[in-house]
Amino acid sequence: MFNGMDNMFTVSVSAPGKVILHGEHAVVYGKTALAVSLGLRSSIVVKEVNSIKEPAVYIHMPSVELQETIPLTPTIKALFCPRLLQDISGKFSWKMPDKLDHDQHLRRVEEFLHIIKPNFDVLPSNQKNSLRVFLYMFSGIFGSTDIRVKSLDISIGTELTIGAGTGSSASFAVCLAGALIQLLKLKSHSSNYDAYYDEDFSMTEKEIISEWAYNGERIMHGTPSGIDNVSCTFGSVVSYKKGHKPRYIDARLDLRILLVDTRVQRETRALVMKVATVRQRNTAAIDHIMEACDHLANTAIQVLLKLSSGKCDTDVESDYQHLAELWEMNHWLLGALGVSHPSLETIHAAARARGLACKLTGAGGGGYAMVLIPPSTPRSTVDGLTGQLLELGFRVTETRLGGPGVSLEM
Ligand SMILES: Nc1ncnc2c1ncn2[C@@H]1O[C@H](COP(=O)(O)OP(=O)(O)OP(=O)(O)O)[C@@H](O)[C@H]1O
Ligand SMILES: C[C@@](O)(CCO)CC(=O)[O-]
Repeated sequence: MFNGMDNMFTVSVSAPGKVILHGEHAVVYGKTALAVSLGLRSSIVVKEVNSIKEPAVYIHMPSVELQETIPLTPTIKALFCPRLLQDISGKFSWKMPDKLDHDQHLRRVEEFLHIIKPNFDVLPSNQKNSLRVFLYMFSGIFGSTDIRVKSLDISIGTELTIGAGTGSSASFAVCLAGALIQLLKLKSHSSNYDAYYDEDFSMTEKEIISEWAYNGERIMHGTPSGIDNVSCTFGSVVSYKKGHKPRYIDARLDLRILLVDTRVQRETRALVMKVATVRQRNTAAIDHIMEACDHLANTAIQVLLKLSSGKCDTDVESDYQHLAELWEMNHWLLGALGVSHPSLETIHAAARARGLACKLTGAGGGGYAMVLIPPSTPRSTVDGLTGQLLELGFRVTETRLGGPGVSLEM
């Protein structure tokens, strides 16, 4: 949107969360993991505004209970003109986030936050991370241009549960990078902005958004694999193997699922350790399980590609049956690794009793299960299962897998 009277732009962007379809735990041992975009999304609105006092960025992040006003002039002075990595000569551009001197830029952000917020250290870590990522990206992107920045009002919300393994951090970082880049694009073409207003992100722009989001993930996670930022940027399916770049698979998918939250808290790190301990005593057996998980993930890629090619109903039905088989096998293999949980088994049994496939997703030990709903499933089956799971105290969301990645909202 453009308010011609005041020369003010508004940008709205959304991005999905993600779930792991196959390969959780096995990925730690060098096997293939598949992530798929989730129908639950984060969204951001960035508005240029007239500030009443000094120019500022007004931040509203209700999901982490954060409202903040960041003074603009000191931000520009302290953080703009980010530098390239030491061994590269030239000037940094927002188009090459992988060449930014990440550690140095983050250090400047950290110092600046301590100056404008002397109590920064005592804030909850999710608020600290959200502020770090915002300032890092805002100054990294706008600070490498000579575009005059105005006061901004920024609101970020999400349908995702934060810290539950559904990629809220990547979804947040992708939205932020997408909105800032779109605003930059509009401001740099302000004489001809309507040509750019409703044009969605190009593949090249998505690559850049994903790389900025990866840098954001480094701030929030330390050493992310990169699978989440690629999945939340491009949507659809992403395959990943340790030591390789995540590979986007261009499959047009729309899988219906029930996403079931056990409400059982778990710690990913502890579950990864548990598998490592079992493996120490049973190396060959565990390695065979990991190898089997790898086969399931690779077969799933083929089935998903077949499903996305748009064929007659009988083929679709048999592809769904094949997917269901893969989900079931993967669930039992994860159980054999010792990462299931009584709550996950209750959900699994309820789905099986209605003929539906179910698997835990992510680290296990609680967290989420997913139930696959093929198109031929009667509504009464889905409603019956949902009612039963709700009565048992689980949280149930009917949603979709494989939808679009980062998108402009009109
Ligand atoms: N809507 C949002 N507004 C502001 N910050 C957000 C939002 N969503 C996520 N974040 C940031 O992302 C962090 C959550 O990252 P965390 O890795 O704990 O969870 P996750 O991304 O949901 O899980 P996983 O990475 O295992 O899928 C929060 O602490 C916060 O800093
Ligand atoms: C269990 C695990 O494979 C996925 C957690 O979402 C851990 C990891 O890959 O870091």
